[in-house]
Amino acid sequence: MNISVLGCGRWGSCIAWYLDKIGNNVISCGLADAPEFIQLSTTHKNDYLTFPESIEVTSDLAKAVNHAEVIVISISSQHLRSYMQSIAQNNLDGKTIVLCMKGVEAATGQRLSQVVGDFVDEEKTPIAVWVGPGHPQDYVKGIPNCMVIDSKNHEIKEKLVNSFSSSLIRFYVGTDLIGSEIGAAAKNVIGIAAGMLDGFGYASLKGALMARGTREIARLIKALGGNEMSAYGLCHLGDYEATLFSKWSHNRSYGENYVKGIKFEKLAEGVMTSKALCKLGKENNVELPIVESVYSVLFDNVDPKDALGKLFMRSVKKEF
Ligand SMILES: NC(=O)C1=CN([C@@H]2O[C@H](COP(=O)(O)OP(=O)(O)OC[C@H]3O[C@@H](n4cnc5c(N)ncnc54)[C@H](OP(=O)(O)O)[C@@H]3O)[C@@H](O)[C@H]2O)C=CC1
Ligand SMILES: O=C(CO)COP(=O)(O)O
Repeated sequence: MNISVLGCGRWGSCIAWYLDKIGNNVISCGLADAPEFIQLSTTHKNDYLTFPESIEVTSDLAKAVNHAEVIVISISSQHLRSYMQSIAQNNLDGKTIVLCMKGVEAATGQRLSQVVGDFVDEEKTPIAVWVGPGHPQDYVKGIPNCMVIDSKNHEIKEKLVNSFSSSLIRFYVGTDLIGSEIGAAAKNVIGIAAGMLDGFGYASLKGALMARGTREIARLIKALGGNEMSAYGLCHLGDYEATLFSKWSHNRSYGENYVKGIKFEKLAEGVMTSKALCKLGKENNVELPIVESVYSVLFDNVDPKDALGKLFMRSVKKEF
């Protein structure tokens, strides 16, 4: 299949590497002035992997879009809308857009497939999401994992799952686009909370964080019209090891560095997603104590230990 991967950072480059490895004809496209693009286009390598010669690296967006039957996008979520303005200047009819990103637009509370839906006719340009656990550092070593592809379009998600499955990634067909997207985005916020616990030396609290984090995200997914069980699926709980426990996780590292007073410079999607989820929680009358605590620390300057103390002083609740 002819595939273009737009965005050549940590995850976009890994997706391009993977799709080439399983036999596709792949173009990797980045912004001409992005450090990740400059490194990849000049050396065919980055901090995570080496591209085979078969992957073409370009900053020519029109060329990348025209090449592709499937367009994969993997950039920072808050920039998706502005990037779509450029992508949509090309004819997208007959192409499938696959989002390999985890976030919710903070300004609108829209899921990422909804953002793309503002630019395309989904009858002609179906949209899918590809989420779940995995870091390039593990995939390039051949360590397998399971992921999920979801879409409103049944035919497309089954086709993608069948085409992209291999011994390295076992894909499942998602059945709840709302849950898959919200669950994937929300695990980054819970990941920041986990990092804060690590920073305090409270790693033993991460089991409780997993139990209560999934509950509140399940409530939100249900209120938004999704299936609450998705919070216990690959998009969310299934991604906790990669985020709440992994040394590779940017979100966990962000939280740990934050409480230690160190600035973490790499992309941690959970920061802006905490804002978006608080908005969705308010609009839908869903209590999100952990997400709101993370938000209060990051945006309202609340001391992280005070935020944790407040969580413990909440009124007594039933567990389920
Ligand atoms: N298992 C999984 O499903 C994983 C998913 N992810 C997700 O992938 C997405 C990307 O993360 P990651 O690769 O770590 O991030 P990176 O920061 O490594 O890469 C993002 C890339 O997008 C580029 N970019 C930013 N803004 C724009 C724009 N407006 N137009 C075009 N390109 C832009 C960046 O360029 P510049 O540097 O110039 O800003 C950078 O090259 C995130 O949503 C993340 O959650 C990440 C890891 C694993
Ligand atoms: O989504 C990911 C793992 O599945 C990557 O998470 P981090 O951004 O926290 O590294």
